[in-house]
Amino acid sequence: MSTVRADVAIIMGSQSDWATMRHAAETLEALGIAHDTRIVSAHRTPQRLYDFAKGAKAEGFKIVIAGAGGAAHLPGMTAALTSLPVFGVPVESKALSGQDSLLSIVQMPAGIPVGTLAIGKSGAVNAALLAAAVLALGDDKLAERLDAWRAEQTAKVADHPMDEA
Ligand SMILES: Nc1c(C(=O)O)ncn1[C@@H]1O[C@H](COP(=O)(O)O)[C@@H](O)[C@H]1O
Repeated sequence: MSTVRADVAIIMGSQSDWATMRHAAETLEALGIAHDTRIVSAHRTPQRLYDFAKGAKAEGFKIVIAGAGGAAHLPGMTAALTSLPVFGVPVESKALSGQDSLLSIVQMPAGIPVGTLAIGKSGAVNAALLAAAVLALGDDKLAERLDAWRAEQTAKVADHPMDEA
């Protein structure tokens, strides 16, 4: 656990999710947003989930990014236990290519919102960008960094395709 105060908590159901969720961490890193990464599972470590979600606000987190695969209850259960914004990333599962993850994260009952992103790496990157956009509402310097990140992305898109080596 980090001792530095972090705005964003990135939690994931298993070590195996890190290959996906590290893209969220790297994107936050690129934007200079302090974050913490933890393995928390509604299924395998329910007490850890309860303690994390109940204490997340007091720890100073402003946003939670939760990635899980398969029967992905982690984002929804986290949202049930905290009123912080929760962004859910469906991790691509082997058996069903992440469709199970997506549907189990996105279909929340009215009253407990989870902002659900795309399956896999795109979702992890976009969860971080969405977190950045929310935090930038109250942080002009971050808003500038986010604009610069977007401009850099735009500048990297070629006008014409070329043959790949
Ligand atoms: N969906 C959940 C939850 C949860 O939702 O609490 N905890 C673990 N898992 C998922 O199980 C998948 C397989 O995990 P293992 O690779 O450890 O067997 C992972 O994608 C994880 O997110």
